[in-house]
Amino acid sequence: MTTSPAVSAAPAAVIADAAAYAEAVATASRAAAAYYATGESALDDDAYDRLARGIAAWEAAHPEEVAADSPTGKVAGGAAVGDVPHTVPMLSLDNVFSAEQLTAWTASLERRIGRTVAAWSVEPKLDGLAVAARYEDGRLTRLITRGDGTAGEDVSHAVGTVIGLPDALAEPVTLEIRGEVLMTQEQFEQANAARTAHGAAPFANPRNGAAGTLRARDRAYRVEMTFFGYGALALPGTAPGLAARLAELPHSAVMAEVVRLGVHTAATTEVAPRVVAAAEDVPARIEEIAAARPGLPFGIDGIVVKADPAADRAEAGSGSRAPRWAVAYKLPAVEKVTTLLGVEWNVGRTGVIAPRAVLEPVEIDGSTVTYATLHNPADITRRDLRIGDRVMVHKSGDIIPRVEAPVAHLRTGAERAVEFPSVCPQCGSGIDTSEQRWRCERGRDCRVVASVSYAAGRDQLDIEGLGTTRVVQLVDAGLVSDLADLFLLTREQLLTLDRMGGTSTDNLLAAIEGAKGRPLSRVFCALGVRGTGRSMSRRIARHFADMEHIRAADAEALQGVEGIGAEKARTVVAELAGLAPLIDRLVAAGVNMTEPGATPPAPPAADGTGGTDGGGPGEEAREPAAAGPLAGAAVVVTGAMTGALEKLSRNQMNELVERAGGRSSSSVSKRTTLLVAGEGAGSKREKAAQLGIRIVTPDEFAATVADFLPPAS
Ligand SMILES: NC(=O)c1ccc[n+]([C@@H]2O[C@H](COP(=O)([O-])OP(=O)(O)OC[C@H]3O[C@@H](n4cnc5c(N)ncnc54)[C@H](O)[C@@H]3O)[C@@H](O)[C@H]2O)c1
Ligand SMILES: [Zn+2]
Repeated sequence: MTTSPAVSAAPAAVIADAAAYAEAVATASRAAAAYYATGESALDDDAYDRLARGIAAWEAAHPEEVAADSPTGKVAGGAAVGDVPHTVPMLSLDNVFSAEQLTAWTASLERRIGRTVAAWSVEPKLDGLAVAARYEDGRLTRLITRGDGTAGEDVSHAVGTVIGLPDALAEPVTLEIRGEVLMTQEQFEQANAARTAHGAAPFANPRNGAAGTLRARDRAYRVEMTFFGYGALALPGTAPGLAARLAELPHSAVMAEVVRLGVHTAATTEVAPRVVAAAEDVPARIEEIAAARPGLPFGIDGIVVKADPAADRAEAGSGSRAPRWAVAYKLPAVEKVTTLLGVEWNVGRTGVIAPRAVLEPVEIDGSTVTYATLHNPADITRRDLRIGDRVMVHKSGDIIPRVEAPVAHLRTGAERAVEFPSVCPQCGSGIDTSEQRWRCERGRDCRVVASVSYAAGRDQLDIEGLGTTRVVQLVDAGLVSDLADLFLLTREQLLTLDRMGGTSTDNLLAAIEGAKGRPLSRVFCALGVRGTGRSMSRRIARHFADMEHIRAADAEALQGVEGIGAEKARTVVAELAGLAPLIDRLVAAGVNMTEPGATPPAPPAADGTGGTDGGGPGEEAREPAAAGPLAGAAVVVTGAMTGALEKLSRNQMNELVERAGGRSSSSVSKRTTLLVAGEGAGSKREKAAQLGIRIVTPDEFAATVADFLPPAS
């Protein structure tokens, strides 16, 4: 059997005693009641499932003390009601969480019926609400919710807003079609836009949207939903013929009839129900559906596996909460509730100013989410998002996490409006707000201003007198459109600018001239290669020693640099290819492209061929174990530097550490081997002392690394 996708049951909440149990039951019942009525539960599904599992675990250990209102073993946790009886109970589904549990389940079903199930239907578990649609003589007459499983609520008023449930079937049959009503992502966005436009609170996610919409009557606006059929059965009064024979057909054949009658199902989607012949073949299809999940335009929360033959289903029968012939293979939750801490505004390469949500970190599907996309400013308004809101965050597979909506009923009144920028946060220009996506009026030049200002910054080329205002001036005058242009500026050109006299011009030209001699680590950093900041630039520069070697490196060679994995290596290679013309021009302008004190790595020995003469630079060079007085040391610098180190910025200190063969870090941990503590050193010194880490003064340190100090200027 193949491995299954990563799925895990939510760990159970820990319930210590009877009082905690009673409280857990009350909390779960309240949440479930809200969840099934309006979709407005205070808990996200993960939190609810943890609670429910805790309750079940406690009950297993205390079978005598199970509360009458416990959600365990009941359809909808016993929280939903209804007054329209179902002819056949509308049940929930039992869950499995791993391929092993699934195998155990299929085996137990086959044992129960005493034979091998010859066909299994593997289907998406649609994340909406169960609905029964009754058709009489081909006409849609009634829509009923699942309710408590034996009776549901009449929601026929929703007929006409549910796409996929035709008013009239292709044939005048009398039957009931069961399926899920949900909102696609698009319908959800439309619903929230309509709601906020009418002053109503947005829905937190598509499922809540469907729950809230299905029950609502007399809304001033129209909100659409989608139906996906997954079953059909005869009704009393069904005439002999097709409908009467449904119970004798394999499940897959029933569904073919449902499609033929004109009802929408998942058959037309990428995750179409598929019949496989043996239980061993089920996991492969499960994996396919799970893999397709992030790209689907609607939500699924698992995969349903059903015995297909009618006789097998009849023989297996049903329990009070779930059928025995079907099971839900649960997928991990992709939505969690967290707090919106703030909104950042970032400017893209083309000048698009995009908001990004800063979140209280939350773990979703195995990774921690701290930021989420908010496509454009209108997105914030449309969702009525406020700082401090509890928000529903969605993250699935590789897609970028997004904020679905605020959980509006959890508002306290302390939430604040999101502030929109009035000028470009990157270059201070005006903002063009005429379209949904805001843009800096400077367009692509905004990027130029930002990248040249960054390159000129203190920790990069350190060009004095070249702040953002000056860069804006140069760009607007058409004198600079990239970093290399700086080195071509002439005295005459600079003198034409406002507020540029002879002295400032000469100073700026001298500063630019001086920048040509910066070490490669800083030049590389100045290029602004995506994914490489200051310390990564230093490591790359020290590893390769010169730009030629960096440019010659493929993704594999780049992975020789500590901290560069396969993905980052590919990014750097691609970025450098894009930057090639700029780098060529920098070289032509005379900008230094070597790292002082570093030696280039030896070319890799071609496996088996050549290299018979042995010797050569050998192992050492290939594995550039840093040499120098700090070789192998992990150094943290804190407090004010004095003496020979007084003038060095923190970045320059880090450069010094790395030139001398050490690794610099900003925080003290067990892995730290040396702390350079200057005056005013505080908690880092304490922590280092506690951990027994060697602590030295700036003077002691300066003596150790004397040979590596930058020449005093
Ligand atoms: N957040 C909360 O407060 C809260 C409260 C209660 C329940 N819940 C959530 O609801 C879930 C339990 O709800 P449930 O008991 O309705 O079970 P369920 O929704 O997990 O599974 C059963 C349902 O799956 C649906 N389904 C979807 N696709 C199907 C298909 N192809 N074939 C057959 N059925 C299909 C049917 O409607 C069926 O009733 C839990 O995951 C829980 O997290 C959340
Ligand atoms: Zn700008």
